[in-house]
Amino acid sequence: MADMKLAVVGAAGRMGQALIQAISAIEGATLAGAVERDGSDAIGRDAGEMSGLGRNGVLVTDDPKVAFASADGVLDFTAPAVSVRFAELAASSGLVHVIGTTGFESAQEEAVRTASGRTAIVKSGNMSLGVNLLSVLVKQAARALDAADWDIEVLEMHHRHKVDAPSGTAYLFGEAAAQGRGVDLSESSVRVRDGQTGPRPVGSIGFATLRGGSVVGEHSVVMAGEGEAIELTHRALDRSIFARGAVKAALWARGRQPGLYSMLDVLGISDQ
Ligand SMILES: NC(=O)C1=CN([C@@H]2O[C@H](COP(=O)(O)OP(=O)(O)OC[C@H]3O[C@@H](n4cnc5c(N)ncnc54)[C@H](OP(=O)(O)O)[C@@H]3O)[C@@H](O)[C@H]2O)C=CC1
Ligand SMILES: O=C(O)C1=N[C@H](C(=O)O)C[C@H](O)C1
Repeated sequence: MADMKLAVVGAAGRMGQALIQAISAIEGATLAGAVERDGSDAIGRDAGEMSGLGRNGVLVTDDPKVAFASADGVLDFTAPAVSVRFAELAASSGLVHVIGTTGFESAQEEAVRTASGRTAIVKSGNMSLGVNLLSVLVKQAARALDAADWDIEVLEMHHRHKVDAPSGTAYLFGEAAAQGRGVDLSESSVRVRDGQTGPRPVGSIGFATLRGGSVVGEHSVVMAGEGEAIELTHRALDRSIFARGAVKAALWARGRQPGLYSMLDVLGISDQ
């Protein structure tokens, strides 16, 4: 089969550059286009050179239609409103859309779901193998531990540039814990604490957010009982883990039926 041609949107971003590097390293994938926002300094630059690879002849454009015209799939780590627009465009062109963007409002989630009626979309708050495997373990542990006796807290730390909180990964772990307990996360989560909060509500799933420096991404799910605590931790040491996962997701989704898929689907990891 011919290589899958991929367009990277948000090409000059931290993940955009990691994606361009991953595409060049993974067999079966080729960079077909690189898109940045209108007015970006990156427009017209060579995408390979910009990503530290040396020239590859793909020039960064602000016109997604041009970049998508020769692509089979789109890799998108940008911002929620931007990803919603690209979901519409990718669906109308029949392109696989891999969305790593985090921080969606529920109406934006719904717009992505609607677009997935027309093309295959893989969307995940974390594209790494390690986080997705850990989410299965979190779900199992939450199922095994009685919510009346065990408190669940999700801690995360990221670099100072991150604009959304809690992280997409923190929600992914919170959702896994909620599913393990058979509860609705939106009804049991405590996302912020400040001042006279009163005692911890029994059965709640708490979130705590740290920001600083260049931390790529650290997450711990703490399960605290009387006299003992369990911590399940993932540390991202390099953005290449997310980028490789995204390219793998695009290759997996090629030729699939329209639908909204997760990295658990891509990796074939059961979350039962
Ligand atoms: N699911 C996962 O595994 C991971 C998800 N993420 C998520 O990915 C997203 C991006 O993260 P990161 O790379 O660190 O952020 P960056 O800000 O470094 O990159 C985002 C890029 O998108 C560009 N952009 C903005 N608007 C448009 C547009 N209309 N068209 C094309 N490009 C546009 C930005 O340009 P400009 O700066 O000029 O506005 C920027 O270059 C975040 O939501 C983050 O949480 C990150 C890592 C892993
Ligand atoms: O913004 C980031 O950098 C990251 N975002 C994702 C998230 O919100 O969980 C994934 C990863 O942790 C890095």
